[in-house]
Amino acid sequence: MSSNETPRGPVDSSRVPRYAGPATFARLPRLDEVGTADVAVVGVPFDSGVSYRPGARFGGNAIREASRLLRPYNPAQDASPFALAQVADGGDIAVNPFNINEAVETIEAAADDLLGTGARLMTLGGDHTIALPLLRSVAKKHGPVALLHFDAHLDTWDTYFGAEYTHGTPFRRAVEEGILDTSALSHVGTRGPLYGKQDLTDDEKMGFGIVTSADVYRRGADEVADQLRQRIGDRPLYISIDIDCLDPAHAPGTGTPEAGGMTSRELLEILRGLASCNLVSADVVEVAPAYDHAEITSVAASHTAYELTTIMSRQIAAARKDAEAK
Ligand SMILES: N=C(N)NCCCC(=O)O
Ligand SMILES: [Zn+2]
Ligand SMILES: [Zn+2]
Repeated sequence: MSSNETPRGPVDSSRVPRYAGPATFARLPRLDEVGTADVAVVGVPFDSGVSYRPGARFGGNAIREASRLLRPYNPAQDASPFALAQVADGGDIAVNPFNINEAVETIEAAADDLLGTGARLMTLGGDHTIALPLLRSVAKKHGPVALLHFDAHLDTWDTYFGAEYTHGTPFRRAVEEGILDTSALSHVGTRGPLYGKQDLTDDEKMGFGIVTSADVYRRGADEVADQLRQRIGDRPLYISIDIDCLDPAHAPGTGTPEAGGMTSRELLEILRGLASCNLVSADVVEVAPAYDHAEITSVAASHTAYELTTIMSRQIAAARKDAEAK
């Protein structure tokens, strides 16, 4: 979208009932209807990398369905994200469910194409395996990026059954490949049993800091966001959100649930506290609708993607304004 064009926004829910018609994220136009977008919301229906309950391949469409109720003005960030920038739904990346290596390559190539148009990505998973090819693509464009990883799990394990590409291993691979800025890596929401203490020492050696879910509860969302913001500074930032960072009460529909997690309010508040960070792309993964009830998980995921999209739209609009002033 050029600076003098008005973005095409969502279908007006006061004219067309919000439950009518096929679902796109937030009832936004499809990418092929607008040509190019500042933020492309894209689904990755892939869950061949999971170690326990499958079903995250249906996550993207469940989030789109739940997102029908999102409204165009975000009071928490005082912004109308779909008016500030063109946000559009780029549909799904068609990945091979029978060949993980090929799927990882396909995701990277599709992300390259979308980022090459100038769009930022708001990816809806899929299992956490997909973060690796997305990070590869983002790093080709921006260099090694800061990573904020919301998850019950570390996802820096080495291999499962000898497989390198799984939903428990994307961030170890990313560190090995040099695509992360190891001075600004954080897990948030970490909890639950590990294989051994070594998991933590390995993770620390890779450069990660940990904010556990209990830390969030004790210190509060604002203080946690302040600390994260200081660590990230103005580095290009990628945010990867495994919905199992939330307590199973807030996100039952996921493959590897762990008790004692964050509330959806805490997650949304931390994200809002990061609004000034240079968010270059993001994902929300691990929504497995078969284990969900009353769309609890997909509603939480849709609001999470909405906050992330709002952050990106605000930055795009601010950058455009700056460029015009020059
Ligand atoms: N990325 C997610 N959701 N889970 C990783 C858990 C890996 C394990 O089974 O130990
Ligand atoms: Zn997880
Ligand atoms: Zn994960």
